[in-house]
Amino acid sequence: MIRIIIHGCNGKMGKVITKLAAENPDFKVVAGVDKNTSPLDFPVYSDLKDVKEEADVVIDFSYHEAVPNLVKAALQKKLPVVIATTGLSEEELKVIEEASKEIPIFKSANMSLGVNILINLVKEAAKILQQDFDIEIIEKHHNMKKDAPSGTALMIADSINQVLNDKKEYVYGRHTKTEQRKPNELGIHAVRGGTIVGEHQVIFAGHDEVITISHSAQSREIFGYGALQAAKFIINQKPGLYTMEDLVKKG
Ligand SMILES: NC(=O)c1ccc[n+]([C@@H]2O[C@H](COP(=O)([O-])OP(=O)(O)OC[C@H]3O[C@@H](n4cnc5c(N)ncnc54)[C@H](O)[C@@H]3O)[C@@H](O)[C@H]2O)c1
Ligand SMILES: O=C(O)C1=N[C@H](C(=O)O)CCC1
Repeated sequence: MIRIIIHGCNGKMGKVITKLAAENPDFKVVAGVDKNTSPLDFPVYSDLKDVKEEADVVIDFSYHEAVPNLVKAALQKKLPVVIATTGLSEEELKVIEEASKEIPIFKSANMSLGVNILINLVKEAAKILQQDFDIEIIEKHHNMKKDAPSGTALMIADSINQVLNDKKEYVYGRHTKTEQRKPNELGIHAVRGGTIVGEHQVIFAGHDEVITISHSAQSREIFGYGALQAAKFIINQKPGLYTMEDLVKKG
């Protein structure tokens, strides 16, 4: 049985992880951490360093500013971490990278299998269509989401740039632009409203034709399920920074 600490346990995703773990005998939530310490069926702390329970892994769905402190405490406790939180700054990413030299860390802005398949399809399309098609990404999320654009949209954009030798320059929205789109631009646009779980469309627009590759999340459980799979994977790894690609490769 894998013993989990949920960082961000009182949030929307924290509650999804709690439910999925309760339904699966392979997992047990032994404690939670959240700045909101409302009681749950396990002890809830305001800081990982104060957690007394023994655990195998921390799963984090919280807020970007909380991540460096989480990682430092995980380092002290020598605990593997699954980081799903998005909106991380360059500095926060550096803290994660440094810590991954000493503990195994799994990080993905999207824990669903589907988005990771979409990324493979988008990379292939970008290679084939790079000369004649403009690429734009539209993402849509619920009205409670704090970061924009989504971590997933940025991950998709980075994967396009990876296969196109960094030739794309990201343009976030166009309201300040009064000039024609340049071929090397990659537009990224965020929509927020209602209870949309998460939608990503990658548009390849050519002369008189458009190809759209899209993913629609229909529940938060797909992210929760992926995070539990990531937890199972990361507890057996050496120190390092792992992604969904490593998990998918393993099969
Ligand atoms: N990678 C993925 O697949 C995926 C999927 C869904 C959400 N997310 C990301 O996960 C994060 C959380 O999403 P959510 O919808 O559960 O948000 P939420 O706002 O419902 O929950 C966040 C929780 O973190 C807690 N928190 C905030 N600051 C904290 C701090 N300093 N220390 C401890 N706890 C703190 C909040 O009190 C809250 O309970 C967001 O960054 C979101 O983008 C990622
Ligand atoms: O609900 C959210 O917040 C989500 N955030 C991730 C992102 O920023 O890409 C993944 C989808 C849900």
